[in-house]
Amino acid sequence: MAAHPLSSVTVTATNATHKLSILRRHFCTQKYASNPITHFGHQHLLRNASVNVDIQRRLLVLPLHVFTVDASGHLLQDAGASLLVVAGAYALVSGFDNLTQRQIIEQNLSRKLVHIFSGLLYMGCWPIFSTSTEARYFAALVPLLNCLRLLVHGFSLVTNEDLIKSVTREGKPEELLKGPLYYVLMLIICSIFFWRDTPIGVVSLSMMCGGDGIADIMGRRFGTHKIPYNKHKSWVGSISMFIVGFLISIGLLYYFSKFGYFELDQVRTIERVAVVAMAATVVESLPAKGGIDDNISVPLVSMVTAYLSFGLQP
Ligand SMILES: Nc1ccn([C@@H]2O[C@H](COP(=O)(O)OP(=O)(O)OP(=O)(O)O)[C@@H](O)[C@H]2O)c(=O)n1
Ligand SMILES: C/C(=C\CO)CCC[C@H](C)CCC[C@H](C)CCCC(C)C
Repeated sequence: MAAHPLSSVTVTATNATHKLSILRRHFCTQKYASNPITHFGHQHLLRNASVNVDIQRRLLVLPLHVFTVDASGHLLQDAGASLLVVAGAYALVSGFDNLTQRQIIEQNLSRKLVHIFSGLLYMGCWPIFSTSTEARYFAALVPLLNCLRLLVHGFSLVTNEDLIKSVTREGKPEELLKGPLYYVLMLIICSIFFWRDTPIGVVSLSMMCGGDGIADIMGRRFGTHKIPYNKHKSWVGSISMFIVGFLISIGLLYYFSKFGYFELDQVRTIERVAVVAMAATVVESLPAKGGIDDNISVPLVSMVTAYLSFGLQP
């Protein structure tokens, strides 16, 4: 039979009362028992002590246990949320592998769709985590587990064709140790340092997932006009990145503000997000960037620009 939720409160409150009665006994015998003058005071203090016990129990002990019940509630909620998101991540990767196997979509499109949807859906799940300070760590467990999964498969300690087919370009396990690994590392960093109460992580991940992802999809299909300083990238790709990254950022900021995580001034937010989207787009369009992957350069530049324009408190 399930225990009554308040039973733990009662037990701990009884323990606290017991501890207070020991303190009361100690207080009476040690300090006042041998002094006849203070003995009167002792009775008085004893009476006061029992009143204090009651007040303490009401003011301190009970809220303390409400906190204990809250903490275990948060723990359960966060553990459940992590499990749900882990299952979601597994389903997403398997789902795209299935579509690739059945040749409904080609491998590169699958990789880019996983790139777009995994991070955006991951952020979309942040509100199901509790309001506790540890919630962000529970959320970060999901990309952390995926990070370990990428390491294990990337070093070919275990072979999983599903994962390789849905997230790599050429089907080589070592590819998992580049773009996909940097990607999940950025999800971890943003979850821990820029959780849902600041726009910085939301905007940076929107640019990495939505913006950079769409640049590839649109650029490969319609990118005939190349950027003057980079013959591998096109105007269509970069303009799509700016527009889609901007719109997804605004959409997610609106979503998080509806949950009350922050309040934003509309006009200033639009201006600031436009600045971040522009900085991320320019960095993505640069040639090679000394071998730095877009999954590192785009979110890092977005984080710095968002930090400078939003600050830590929006
Ligand atoms: N601004 C952009 C970005 C990308 N592309 C198109 O998308 C392709 C892939 O771009 P990108 O993702 O930067 O290339 P890689 O680094 O090779 O791939 P990935 O980062 O996905 O591993 C480019 O060759 C180009 O056709 C584009 O036209 N314009
Ligand atoms: C192909 C990728 C990057 C290359 O540019 C992305 C790889 C992503 C993963 C291996 C899976 C990551 C899953 C997320 C951490 C959680 C998604 C949860 C959600 C509910 C679907």
